[in-house]
Amino acid sequence: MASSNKNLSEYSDKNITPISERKFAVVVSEWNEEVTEALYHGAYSTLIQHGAQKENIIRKSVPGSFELTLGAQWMAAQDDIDAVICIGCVVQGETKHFDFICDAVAHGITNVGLKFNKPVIFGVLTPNTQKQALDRAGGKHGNKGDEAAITAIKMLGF
Ligand SMILES: Nc1c(NC[C@H](O)[C@H](O)[C@H](O)CO)[nH]c(=O)[nH]c1=O
Ligand SMILES: CC(=O)[C@@H](O)COP(=O)(O)O
Repeated sequence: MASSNKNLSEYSDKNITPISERKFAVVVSEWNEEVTEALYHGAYSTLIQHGAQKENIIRKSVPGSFELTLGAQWMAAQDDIDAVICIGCVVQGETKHFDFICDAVAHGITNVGLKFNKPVIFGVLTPNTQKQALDRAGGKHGNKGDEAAITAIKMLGF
């Protein structure tokens, strides 16, 4: 279902598990900082809202979304981290660079989760325009950071 038909901040409360003792890493890309900061705050506030402790939310920054995979791996390798949330925004430009980054990050993040057998969440926007990104970072389509946090929580209740 396209985001235009589903608000990213709306979700069912099924499989919401207690997370007060859980530890989360949130890896945030610095590219498109206005968007990624909004996504981070959505994810952070959603984790807190559902009972996470501030000291159990570990934020790490990486230069761009392409580096999210390695950042996620470094955090997932830590035994005390229960889930990793990757936050990024890759905006279509004039060249095929967009395609390569998006493909690499999607596959890379997937593989980290499989390698370390823990939730590693793809909280990466891949819009065509800056407006589409802002619409999904707290705008009319909600906040993908909220969605990423809830996804991590639900996976921990699997
Ligand atoms: N154009 C965007 C990038 N590009 C940078 C790459 O992610 C990477 O840091 C670089 O290729 C060096 O490895 N990154 C984004 O997150 N968003 C973009 O729109
Ligand atoms: C996704 C990107 O790296 C992109 O923003 C770079 O822009 P361009 O393809 O015009 O070089």
